[in-house]
Amino acid sequence: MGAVNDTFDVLVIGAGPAGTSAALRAAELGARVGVVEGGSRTGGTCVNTGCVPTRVLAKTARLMREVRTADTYGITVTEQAISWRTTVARVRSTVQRVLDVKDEPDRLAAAGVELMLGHRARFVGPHELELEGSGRRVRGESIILCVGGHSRRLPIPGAELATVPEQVLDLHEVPRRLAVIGAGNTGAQLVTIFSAFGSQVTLLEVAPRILAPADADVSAEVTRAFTEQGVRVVTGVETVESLARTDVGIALTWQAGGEQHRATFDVVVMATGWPASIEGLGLEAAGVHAERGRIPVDEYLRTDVEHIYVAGDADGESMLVQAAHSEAEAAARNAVLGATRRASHHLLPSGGFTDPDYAGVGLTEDQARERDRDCLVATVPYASMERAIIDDRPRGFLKLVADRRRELLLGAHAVGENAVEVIQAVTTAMAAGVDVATLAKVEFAYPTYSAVIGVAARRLLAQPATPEG
Ligand SMILES: Cc1cc2nc3c(=O)[nH]c(=O)nc-3n(C[C@H](O)[C@H](O)[C@H](O)COP(=O)(O)OP(=O)(O)OC[C@H]3O[C@@H](n4cnc5c(N)ncnc54)[C@H](O)[C@@H]3O)c2cc1C
Ligand SMILES: NC(=O)c1ccc[n+]([C@@H]2O[C@H](COP(=O)([O-])OP(=O)(O)OC[C@H]3O[C@@H](n4cnc5c(N)ncnc54)[C@H](O)[C@@H]3O)[C@@H](O)[C@H]2O)c1
Repeated sequence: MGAVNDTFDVLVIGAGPAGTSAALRAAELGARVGVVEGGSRTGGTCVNTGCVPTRVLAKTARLMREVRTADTYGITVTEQAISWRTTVARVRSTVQRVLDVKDEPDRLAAAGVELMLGHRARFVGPHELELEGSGRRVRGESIILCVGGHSRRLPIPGAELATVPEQVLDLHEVPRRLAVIGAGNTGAQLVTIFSAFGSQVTLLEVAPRILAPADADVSAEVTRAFTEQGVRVVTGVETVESLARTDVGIALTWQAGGEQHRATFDVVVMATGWPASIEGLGLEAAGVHAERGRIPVDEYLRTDVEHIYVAGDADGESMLVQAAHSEAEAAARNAVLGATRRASHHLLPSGGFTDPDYAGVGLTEDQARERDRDCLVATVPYASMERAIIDDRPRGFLKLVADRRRELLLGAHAVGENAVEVIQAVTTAMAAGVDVATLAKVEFAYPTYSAVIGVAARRLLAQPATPEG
């Protein structure tokens, strides 16, 4: 065993959104900080294989849709075929441009943080890590695990034949017949992308509905849209049994409604979950326990070993960039100044770029009614909004959920064009403590999608407040 040859106040493992934020914050607080990243570049899942590539593909899907309807505006477009090779090249060049703009290695260096790229870290003791490849040992007085997660193959026969989301860009062509297993945010977005590119898509989900954590009406509306677009949506699947190579493709077998089903596809994508990347991390050498694909933490983001924290996807809480940033901020502060900052996931807006888009913040209607069945709800269809009519995007709605005195906004959920931006605007109002009456008075530029917020707030106000029970 080599000797520990470098010591840091805070050692961060992983340079995705959580790791970079944690390192910069810890350095700002005066700590000597090192970051170990196993990949050859910073950015993590988000920039390299997740949000950024998916968003470029979503834009491509949107362009495809616009091209297909361009003739209704008098524009003749004859060629509607997609060149997958060009699309992939576009995704890769965009990822590079984002990396260039973020310029994280230079920002870390400027903050005095040592970035150790291209080495996976493995615990060899509670404070010590060994860097794969170099054998270098580093020590951290505090350690923040920002190792993120990765896709999961179902433990079934033939699972190796499946494509996982990180491999989608490696496909040789757009599949003619595609099965997507798992209708979370990843699966749903892949459905829209490949459906727009011309694949015949089947979506299989074990939960009773797609996008299960979303508001039930959001899930229903996206399901309707998928079905109208020709996607076969199968929810309540009992089990996916196997994949097998045949002469004509990959035969996929599943159980639903008490019966066995079988269909053949060119590609089967498994988007069935996102466990923490703890393989080979040597958590046992540090005494940190992991369970069910995550590293549990307390309210201060500490593991069961006091000086070891977790931020980002690896703790299995809200797996979003915005959550990674806020957890990183709290973990860095706690690591440097002592554990006083609680992680808060209050007001975490999120959404996905399907067609139509969907988004939400705060309590769903069902969650709000569980707390108080007399909470108030106003839903405004996009079809009643002029901007949506002008753009011929009438599908969708905004739903606002408020307390029974119609003062506090408890949640907001939307489907439709620009849903994520609309929900962001509501989130800003909620964060500022704006009450429903004030929101109802805000002027919205004409014609905008966000004007739906004012209409929904006025509808909430028009309802009689329910007296306290
Ligand atoms: C397809 C897809 C689309 C998404 N789209 C969105 C979106 O639109 N909006 C949104 O908010 N979120 C989105 N997400 C989620 C988002 O990508 C994650 O929440 C975010 O990347 C989490 O950041 P992180 O830093 O915790 O982990 P990651 O980004 O996964 O970074 C972890 C880093 O740790 C490194 N690492 C792991 N183990 C070790 C080790 N032992 N030693 C050294 N380094 C190690 C990895 O190489 C990686 O660089 C998407 C996810 C996917 C899969
Ligand atoms: N736009 C975004 O913000 C965005 C996009 C992608 C991912 N993410 C985040 O990344 C994380 C991972 O997302 P994800 O969608 O990859 O995973 P997920 O865990 O959110 O969803 C996996 C889905 O697969 C289903 N599933 C599991 N086993 C199955 C089986 N045997 N058969 C059929 N269905 C099965 C689950 O019920 C679930 O709906 C999430 O936290 C997500 O919020 C965010």
